[in-house]
Amino acid sequence: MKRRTLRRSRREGSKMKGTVARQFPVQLGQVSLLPFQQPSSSSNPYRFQKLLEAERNEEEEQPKPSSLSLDVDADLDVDFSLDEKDFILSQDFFCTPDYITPDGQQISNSLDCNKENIPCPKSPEKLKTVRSKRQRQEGFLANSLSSSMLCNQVMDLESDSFDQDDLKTENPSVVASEKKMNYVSQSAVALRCRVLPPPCIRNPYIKEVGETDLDPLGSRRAKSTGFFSSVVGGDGLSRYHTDFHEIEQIGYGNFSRVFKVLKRIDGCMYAVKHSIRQLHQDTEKRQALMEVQALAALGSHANIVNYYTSWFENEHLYIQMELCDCSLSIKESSPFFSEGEVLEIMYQICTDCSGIAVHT
Ligand SMILES: Nc1ncnc2c1ncn2[C@@H]1O[C@H](COP(=O)(O)OP(=O)(O)OP(=O)(O)O)[C@@H](O)[C@H]1O
Repeated sequence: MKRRTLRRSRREGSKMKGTVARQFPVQLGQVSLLPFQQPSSSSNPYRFQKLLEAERNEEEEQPKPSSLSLDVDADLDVDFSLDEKDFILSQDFFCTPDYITPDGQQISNSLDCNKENIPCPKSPEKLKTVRSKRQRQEGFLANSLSSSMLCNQVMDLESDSFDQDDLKTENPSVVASEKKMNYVSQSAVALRCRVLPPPCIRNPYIKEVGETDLDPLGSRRAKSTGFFSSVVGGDGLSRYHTDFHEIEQIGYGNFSRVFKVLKRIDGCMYAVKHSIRQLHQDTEKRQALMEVQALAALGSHANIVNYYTSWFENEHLYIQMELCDCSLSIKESSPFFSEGEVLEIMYQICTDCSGIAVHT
């Protein structure tokens, strides 16, 4: 009986071993091979301590995230059955996805976002906003500096006490900032050229004008500015066609033509004489201006054509004068003069000469 019971017990034991062996391959698909290679349950705590020691040694050598060590310690405190503990611990040790902490998941997600080129809306924008704010502040400072500089220079222009050389010598800080922003200085120069009045031309027929009354800004005017540049209309508009309506040509000379015109603003008729060809050289302009200066110096006289104004336009000299009813060159009645007409003409010429002598 004892032998039979022993045989039965051996047969049951072999049956049990067979069932355990059947169960392990199923579990191998889920856990590691560690518990299967040493099936003795009595040896598991010893192996687990070895694994813990090895794990601690690795932690001391290479410190790992606190979340991983906490998870391992937490597993040690839990009182599992030996078989379940083997499976769970082995899974805890070698199945890394269970140890990914939420922080780690965020990092991995962010890395994946970077890999997929998905824009992260917050942190890059903060960096950009800080930089852009700095740039805006710098730009604002630069603009404010430029505007303040421009205002200062405009004030200097208004006070009529500036010169580019004077600015450089009087205020070095302004000079330094001016070198950094050349466009400001250029705009100031352009503004200065616009604000400065045109030069005063000496009239050789008038002696009463002194040097200071002639051109008080002559010493402060830029040397690059031409003598006639401010006189020449440079705005692209025709003063002649803007202010006058041309009616007809009433005479011509060797170098000029005379037109009967209607001035738009006052509705009166005038004679405008302008040069035929363009006067490019200053000497040509000076020579043409002699007629204007003579007319201006004579002033108003009964037998002298009144002079009103003159200007340069597109390198042509324009002279606005009184419109005469008739002239010696245009005699419609008869090509010949009677004795009375000749005496009248001689009388007027003598009177004109006496008037000219008085003014000169
Ligand atoms: N103010 C005026 N009113 C009417 N006609 C004028 C006037 N000025 C000139 N003329 C006419 O135009 C003609 C030429 O004018 P003007 O005598 O001034 O030219 P010029 O001096 O001979 O020429 P240039 O100046 O080129 O030598 C005159 O003969 C006259 O008929």
